[in-house]
Amino acid sequence: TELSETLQSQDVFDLEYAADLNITNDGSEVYFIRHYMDIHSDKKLGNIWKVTQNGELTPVTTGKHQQYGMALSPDNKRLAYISSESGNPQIHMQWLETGATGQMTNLTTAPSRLTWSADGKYLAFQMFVPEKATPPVSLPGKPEGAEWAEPAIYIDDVYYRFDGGGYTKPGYTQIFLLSAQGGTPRQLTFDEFNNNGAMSWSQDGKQLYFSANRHQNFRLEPVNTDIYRYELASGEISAVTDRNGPDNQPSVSPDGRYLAYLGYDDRGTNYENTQVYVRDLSSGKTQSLTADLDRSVDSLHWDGSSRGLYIQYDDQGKTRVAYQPLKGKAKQLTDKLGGQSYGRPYTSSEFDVASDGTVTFTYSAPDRPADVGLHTGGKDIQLTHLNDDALGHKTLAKVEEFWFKSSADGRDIQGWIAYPPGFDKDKKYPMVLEIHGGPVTAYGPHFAAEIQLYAAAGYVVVYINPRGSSSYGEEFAQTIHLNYPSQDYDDLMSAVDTVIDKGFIDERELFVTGGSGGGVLSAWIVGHTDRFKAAVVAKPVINWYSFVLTSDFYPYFYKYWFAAKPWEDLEGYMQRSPISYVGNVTTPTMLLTGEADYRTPISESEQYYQALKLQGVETAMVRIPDAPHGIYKRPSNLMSKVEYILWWFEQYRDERPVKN
Ligand SMILES: CSCC[C@H](NC=O)C(=O)N[C@@H](CO)C(=O)O
Repeated sequence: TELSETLQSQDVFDLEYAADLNITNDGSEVYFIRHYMDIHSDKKLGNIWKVTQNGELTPVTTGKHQQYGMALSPDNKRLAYISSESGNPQIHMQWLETGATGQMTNLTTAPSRLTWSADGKYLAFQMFVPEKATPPVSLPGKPEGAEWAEPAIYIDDVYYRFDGGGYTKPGYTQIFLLSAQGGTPRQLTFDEFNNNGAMSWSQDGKQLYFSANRHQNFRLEPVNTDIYRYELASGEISAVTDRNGPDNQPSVSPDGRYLAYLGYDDRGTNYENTQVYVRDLSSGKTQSLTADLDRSVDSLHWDGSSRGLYIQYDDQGKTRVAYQPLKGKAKQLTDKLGGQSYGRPYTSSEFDVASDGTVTFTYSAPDRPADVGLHTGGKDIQLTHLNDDALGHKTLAKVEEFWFKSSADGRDIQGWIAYPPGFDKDKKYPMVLEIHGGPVTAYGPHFAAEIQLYAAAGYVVVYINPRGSSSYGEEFAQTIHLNYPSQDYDDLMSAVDTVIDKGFIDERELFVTGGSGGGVLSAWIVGHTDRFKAAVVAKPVINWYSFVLTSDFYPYFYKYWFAAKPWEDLEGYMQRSPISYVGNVTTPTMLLTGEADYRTPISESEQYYQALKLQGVETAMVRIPDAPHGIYKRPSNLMSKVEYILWWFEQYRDERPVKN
C-alpha cells in the first residue's frame, strides 16, 4: 500500500548505524561496530564488522551482545573490545589472522577507554572502583527474619545522581594496566579523583598521559580538567597542563616528540572555542594550532609523519575533517560526517586516519543513519549502505537548507525544511517547528527518525539553528550568554514566517515541539505567542531556580549559565523562566519527559503541567517510565515520543491538505 512506503514508527527497530571506526595502517580495511536495534530487549546492540575499500563486508564477531570500545592493536593483528556476552562487560580480544577470540578479563565493574601501548604489549583501561560506604545510622531492634522496609539512603556527595547512570555509588574511576596476553590487571591510580579522561602512551611505553580533573575542589570546578603524566616505573603522577579551563584528549605524536590535546581558557561563559594545542615534549613549548579557526575542535588524530593533525569540527550544521599542519594553513578534506544521532538531527560523528592519510568517517545523508565513509584521493566514498534494505523502498522526506534574516537584528540564520513524502508545492500543509536543545548544539542535514516520522505523517517540518547554536563561531554562541531565552525566540518566529512566505503552509495549522533546551524554547513560545495550534514541550526546564537545584550537573549550570546563585538573583532566574509567562498561555500544551531524567528532572514538567491546569489551559503529561534525558535510546521510547506528539497535534487539526 501507499502507506507502507513511508516511514512508520516501528521502523526505528530496523535502523542500523556505524560507530567506533578503526582503520588499518594501510587504509585498506575499516573495522566498525554495526549497531542495530533489538526488538526483544528494546535495546541498541552491536557487533564488529569489517569493510574493505571495495565495500566488501565481513562479520568479525557475532551474537546478541553489546560490543563497543573497540581498539585495533598498533600492528593491526589484534582487536581489543568490550563485550557483555558473558553477562557483564569484559575486555575481549580477537586475533585477526586466525579468528581466535578470548575473554581477557574477569572484572567486577565495566571497563572503558581501551588504549594500546605502541609496542602492542599492554592495554591501559579505566574502571570504576567502588568504595565501601557504611551508613552513619543502623536501626536497632530488627528481629531475626523480620521483613522491614528498605533502609534509608544517606547521601553526602555533590554528584549523587547522574542522568543515564542513576544514583551514584561511592568510589572513583581508576586507571589499570592489562597485559595483552590477558590475566590480572594492575591498578595504577588509587587516589580520590576520577581518573577518567582519554589516555595516550609515550612511544617508549614509559609514560601514560591522561586527562582528569584532579583539583581538590574538582566537584565544584566541573570543567577544569588537565593533562597528567603517569610514570610506569615509579607510579609518579605529574601535571602537564595547569591552566584554568579544560584540557583533554591527549595524543602523543608517532615520533614521540609532541603531545597534542584539546582545550580552552575558561572565561566563565556559556561557550568558548575548543582549540588544538601542541606541546614539544622536550622543550615544553606549547602553541595553539587553531587560534584563528572560529570553531570548536571535537577530536584529533596525528598524521603518520608527525607533521600535522587531522581535526574534526562542526561548521554550519555539518561536520568537517581538515588537515592542520604544525605550521601553516589547514586543508579541508570532507564535510560529510554525521549520522550517529538518529533520533533528532544533531551533529554527531567520528573519524579515524590510516598512516597513509586515508580518512574513514561516519558518512551522513539526510535519508540514512551513519554509514562507513572513506576520504581518499581527494574523494569521498560511501563504503556501506547499512539501511538500504530497511529504507531503500520507502519514500522519505527531502531535506532542504534555507537561510533567512532574524527580525531581531537582521542576523543570518540557517535552517532546514523536511518535506512530506509526495510533497506538492501547490497544496497547503500543516507545519511542525522542531527545536533543538543544548542550547549550544547544532542541527544539520542529518538523518533523524523523529523529523522523518513527522514528515511521513504529512507535516512540513522546519528546524533551525537559532542564535546560541554551535558551529557558527564564538560570537554567535555567546549571544545567549546570560541571555537565554531571548532573541532566539525571534529567530524561530522569523523561520516560521520565512517558510509560510513560500506559499505551501496552512497558517492556521502551525505546531511546535522541542526537547530539553528545545523544551525551554517551546514553552517560551507558548508563553509569548498564540500562533501555534498545539505544542508538545519535551523534557524542558520550566523554572531555572528549581532546575539548578535539582539537575545532576548543577555546579556547572549555575556557574556558566547565570551571573549568581538562584537566591542571589531571583529576578534574573525568574525573568528567563517559562513558568513566569504561563499566565499568557492559551495554546494546548502537552508535556513529555522520562521519569529517570536527572538532567532536566520531570519535576520541571510537573510544574508546568500543574500551572497549566490551574490556568485552565488544555494540557496533558506523558511520563516515560525509566527513561533518562536521552529518551530515544530505547527504540520503543522513541516510538512513544513520536506517536504521542503526533496524536496530540492531530487532536487540534481541523484542516487537511487542500489545493491552493
Ligand atoms: C536546557 S538544560 C540542559 C539540557 C541538555 N544539555 C545538556 O545536557 C540538552 O539540551 N540536551 C539536548 C542536547 O543533547 C537534548 O536534546 O537532549
